[in-house]
Amino acid sequence: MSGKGRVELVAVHKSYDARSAVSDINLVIPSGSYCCLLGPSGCGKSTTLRMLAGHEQVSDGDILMDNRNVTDFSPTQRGTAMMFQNYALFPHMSCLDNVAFGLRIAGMSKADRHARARELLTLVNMQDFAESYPDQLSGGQQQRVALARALITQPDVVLLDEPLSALDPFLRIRMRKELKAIQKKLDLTFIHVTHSQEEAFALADLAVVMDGGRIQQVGSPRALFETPSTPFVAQFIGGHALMQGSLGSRSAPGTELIIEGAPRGLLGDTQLGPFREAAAGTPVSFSVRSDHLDILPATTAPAPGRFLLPVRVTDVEFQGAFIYVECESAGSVPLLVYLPDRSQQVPEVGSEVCLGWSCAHINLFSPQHANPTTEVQP
Ligand SMILES: Nc1ncnc2c1ncn2[C@@H]1O[C@H](COP(=O)(O)OP(=O)(O)OP(=O)(O)O)[C@@H](O)[C@H]1O
Repeated sequence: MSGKGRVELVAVHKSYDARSAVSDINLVIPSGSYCCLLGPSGCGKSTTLRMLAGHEQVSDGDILMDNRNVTDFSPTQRGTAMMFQNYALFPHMSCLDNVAFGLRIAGMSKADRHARARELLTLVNMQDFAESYPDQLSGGQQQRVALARALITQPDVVLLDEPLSALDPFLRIRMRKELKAIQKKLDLTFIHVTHSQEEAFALADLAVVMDGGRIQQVGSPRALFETPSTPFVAQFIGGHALMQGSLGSRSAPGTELIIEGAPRGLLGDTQLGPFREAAAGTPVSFSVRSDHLDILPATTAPAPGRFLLPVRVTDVEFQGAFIYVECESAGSVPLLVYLPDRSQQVPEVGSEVCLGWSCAHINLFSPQHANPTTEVQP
């Protein structure tokens, strides 16, 4: 482990004129981690990346790198390198000169910088294209050269702004594997901006979901998927059904959860979290993973430890490994169910069925999100 490349943002704020673009960002990115900043268009992820790079001034707060306060440092003083969406290769320079460029600026001799550039072209498997020009390369090849160019100054932190978005879907998947492999091999910190949940899940050790200039949730992709902390996060990462209810009476085995039109179920104290002491009648909102919902006959009898919600099937969509079944409950909230394609029980559109799920699969949102109004518009 190099031990370098720890990044910390402390109460970082950015406004353009009077409009706030990023607010109150507090985040620690451990050295050697692959961090993805994820969120819909305009959520402030590129502004955050540009502030880390030093291409944008911070309005308030501090940026620390390896405990140095770099807030007022120039981009070259920070130990970061940036890789842009369009790769920004110089069209009139060969790949070798493009990669060596950062060392030319630093004043290194031609022989030395070319030797180092060849090493990096080999690292990204582009050694045979040293004399080619950018317009002779495919998108994926240009991206590899851009990565080599970013790495040549031996940064501790590599900043990547939508690096895969210009590639076709097949190449995108291949290149993301290569990015991750190089990041692990060199043990550098990568901070990668994307609006794709799939990309962030595939790459990130640490995923940061942003909305409206603020961090909504930070965690491993698995933690985000298992326990999204807000309705926005659950909707943005997808694959969750969102519901509302209220708490009922409390007894020894647990507290009742009341959902309109459904038999009551019980929640244990661990699941209740901040709602442990809440009074009967308190509204709650929660998510259940779409692949944890079962479609059952309308006549299914209630059983302890399970919720049953009568719904009507409004749409059925074939999606390969999964079939998406959209349902509507009495509260007319659309609920998405993922049925494995091998499932024998694909319902008809218009049929009345029950959704069933285990009480243990309920993920309550924190109290300030009990009445969600968030609509995700990626
Ligand atoms: N130079 C600027 N001047 C004024 N406002 C800006 C500037 N750059 C960004 N903004 C505003 O700041 C907010 C955040 O923008 P930012 O580019 O960081 O979002 P983003 O999440 O990266 O979006 P996208 O995915 O579309 O690139 C937006 O409301 C945007 O209009």
